[in-house]
Amino acid sequence: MHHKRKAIQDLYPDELAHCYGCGKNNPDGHQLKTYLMGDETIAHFTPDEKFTAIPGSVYGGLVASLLDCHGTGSAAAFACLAENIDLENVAIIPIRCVTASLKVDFKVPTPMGKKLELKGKLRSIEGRKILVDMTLSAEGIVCATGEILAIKLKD
Ligand SMILES: CCCCCCCCCCCC(=O)SCCNC(=O)CCNC(=O)[C@H](O)C(C)(C)COP(=O)(O)OP(=O)(O)OC[C@H]1O[C@@H](n2cnc3c(N)ncnc32)[C@H](O)[C@@H]1OP(=O)(O)O
Repeated sequence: MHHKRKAIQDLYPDELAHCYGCGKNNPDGHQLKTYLMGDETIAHFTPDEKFTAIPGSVYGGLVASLLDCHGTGSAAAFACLAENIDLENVAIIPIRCVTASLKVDFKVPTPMGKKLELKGKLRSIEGRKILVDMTLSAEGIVCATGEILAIKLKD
């Protein structure tokens, strides 16, 4: 579906690619990969049993971690879109964002072992502040929603 494009996190420079949630250079991490698709972002992750909360459902900290990294990746992608930076033609993404605030609402238990789908939509960009709304779904059911304030780093 989106195999031709590079993931946003794969456009982070090597020295900034150790994030536990999404760094391509962290072999022990989740290596989440966020893709820009039109004006939305998407990522997938299938948790295994070690991320169990109540048997059969996924630990909320993992849900938050996935939303965190999908959120910062999405924010960087949306900021590039807003500045007409074509992500198809860059080796390193020129805008980087970190999380200032993350809100997670857990709607229903996230089922273990299913392929989870994360989606992101830009709400606003105001100076260095980028707000992104997210959902995390399993089999079409929204299990959690997330709202991130990501801050564009200077330099
Ligand atoms: C390394 C490359 C990685 C690039 C690749 C990274 C990959 C993965 C990242 C994964 C995601 C993470 O887990 S990141 C790790 C978790 N996050 C962190 O450790 C960040 C720790 N916090 C910070 O370093 C700092 O607080 C920053 C950078 C977020 C902001 O500091 P600053 O640069 O001095 O900017 P500051 O003026 O304070 O804030 C800018 C604007 O945002 C507002 N603001 C700031 N925080 C908040 C807040 N919690 N809630 C509401 N609003 C806030 C301010 O009022 C201001 O608004 P106004 O007055 O302008 O209106």
